[in-house]
Amino acid sequence: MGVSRLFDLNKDQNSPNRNITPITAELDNSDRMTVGGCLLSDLANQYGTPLYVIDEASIRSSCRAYRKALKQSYPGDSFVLYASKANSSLAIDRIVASEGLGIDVVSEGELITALKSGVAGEQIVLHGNNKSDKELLLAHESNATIIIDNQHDIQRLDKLISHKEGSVRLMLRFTPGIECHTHEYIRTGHLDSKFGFDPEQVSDTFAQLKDYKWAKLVGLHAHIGSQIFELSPHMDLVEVMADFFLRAKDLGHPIKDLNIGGGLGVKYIPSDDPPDIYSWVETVSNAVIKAFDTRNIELPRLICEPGRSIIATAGLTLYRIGARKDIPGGKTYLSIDGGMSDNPRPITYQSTYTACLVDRPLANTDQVVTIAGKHCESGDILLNNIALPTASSGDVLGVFGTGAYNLSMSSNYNRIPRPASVLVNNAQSDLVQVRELPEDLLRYDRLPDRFIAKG
Ligand SMILES: Cc1ncc(COP(=O)(O)O)c(C=O)c1O
Ligand SMILES: N[C@@H](CCCC[NH3+])C(=O)O
Repeated sequence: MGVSRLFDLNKDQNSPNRNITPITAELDNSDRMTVGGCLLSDLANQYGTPLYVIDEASIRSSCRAYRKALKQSYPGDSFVLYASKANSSLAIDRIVASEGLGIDVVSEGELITALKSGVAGEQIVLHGNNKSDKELLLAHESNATIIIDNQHDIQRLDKLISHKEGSVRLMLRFTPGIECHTHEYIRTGHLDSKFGFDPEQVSDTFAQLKDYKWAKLVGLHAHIGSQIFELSPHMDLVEVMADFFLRAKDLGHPIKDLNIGGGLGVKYIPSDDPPDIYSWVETVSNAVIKAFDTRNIELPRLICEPGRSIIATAGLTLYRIGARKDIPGGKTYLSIDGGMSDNPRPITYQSTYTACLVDRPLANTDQVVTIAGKHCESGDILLNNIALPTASSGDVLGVFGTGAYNLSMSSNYNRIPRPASVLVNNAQSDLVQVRELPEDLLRYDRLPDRFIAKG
């Protein structure tokens, strides 16, 4: 039927979002696949499956691409924040921070992780459309910037910190009314989105913020969505943002930061063709330069918040193939030892992936199979109708592009423990998240005393 196309693809070392596999993916002398110098089937044997594998070099390469591209194409100050919702852990926050990125967090958990990984509060921004008092206070105490999303944020902050010394740096998030081609669940720029102030409320909010001595408005924020392949929506976004930036200045806020969010897409399957990081950055930089020149305003500090394009293609998941079902005249199912609990994206967004048998990635593909998860849901299908070499129970399947929004969106559905996560680099592997055990799940259960027989 053919040969796996994974290795036919030109690897773009500078922009990992354009590769399906991590940039260090290679074949050993026996044509088995390695990543970060580690043989994938050895990792499966050593750490068990399912296993998230993350390639450190790919993450670093994406971080460097964003920073280098901004240096090349934008004459003003700039800053890159890693959207840690994509994959938040001590090790990953530490890696991206060591590359000079800040961290975007949306919860107490992500905030604590960033702080504990050693990131300075000044390098963190807190998002959220319903922040708790605890989140707001912790962000304030750690000197993070808070993105105000609605009036609730302003009222809570006034209550919590107006009696304290000093001020808090704020960016105001608004919905820019820009649509983009991506799944409706991950579009955020349209006017009826739950995120941010409506454009009609922005000017009044600028005026209102002048009344609070604790409020220091430093910038504007908008984010239009995720897994975007077009460049024009971000160009349109910059125009809308520049108008509001000017308005804020006219109303007496000396703001400097223009945070255009994240959203650059990645390649999950061979037909995906996202722009590379350099083109994306150059396009938004030129749009900002033009928009600010036209309005005769000093260039802002340009901030972007990529998540997926930093880490999706740095990751893959290893599974072991188990049961096989051949339906006479119909599909062949191969079942794996994970599924929608470790990767909920196919069932949530009908997302597509590429996979191969990691010890035979170049073998002739002679069957079309559907890869089924082990959960009690018919929709728990990770890949539909993919060509593979004949596979046997015990073979290790690698599913690529799972570095973003997999572990971070995982669940314990069917009381299935979360997989371990291992970081690979220069032929070394390090466990960065320990595999959960069924007993771990019981830790949170309580049997009411009255259920326990007395005497
Ligand atoms: C506010 C905000 N910033 C940044 C991101 C990161 O987006 P992406 O992973 O598409 O780069 C998201 C997620 O879509 C987001 O909601
Ligand atoms: N969770 C989404 C991305 C949404 C990002 C958050 N605004 C995905 O897996 O594609």
